[in-house]
Amino acid sequence: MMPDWIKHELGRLKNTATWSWQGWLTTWRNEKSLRQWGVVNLISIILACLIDLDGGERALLIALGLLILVAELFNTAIEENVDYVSTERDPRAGRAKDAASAAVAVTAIAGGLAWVVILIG
Ligand SMILES: Nc1ncnc2c1ncn2[C@@H]1O[C@H](COP(=O)(O)OP(=O)(O)OP(=O)(O)O)[C@@H](O)[C@H]1O
Repeated sequence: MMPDWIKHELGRLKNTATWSWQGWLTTWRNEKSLRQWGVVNLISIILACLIDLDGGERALLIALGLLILVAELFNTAIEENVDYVSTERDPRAGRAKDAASAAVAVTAIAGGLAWVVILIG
């Protein structure tokens, strides 16, 4: 017989997994930029597997690619929140959205730089 606390924790884990999957699916359907970065990731993962790289290089390229998707998810979360709080124009709302957008750009630059350094070096 499974203890109650384990049942409780498993239930929480199942909810968290369900909500995360829901968040991924909704963002994928609504955000073109997430789909575009998804395609870039697919190409990057295929190339990283085909080109002769060592395990560490492959892991770095794949992890940085996935981090762009993470940044894109946070970017969407922030945009949705700003628009939920108010649709009025306010410099703080603009700065929040721009900072979130910059996070995606910086992560993408990190991934691009890693590819350049690994291919050149
Ligand atoms: N509430 C706001 N107040 C001030 N500036 C904003 C606000 N919302 C968005 N901006 C500015 O506009 C940029 C684009 O934001 P966003 O992609 O949400 O588009 P939008 O201007 O809200 O219009 P739409 O949603 O129709 O594309 C932001 O990066 C920010 O600089």
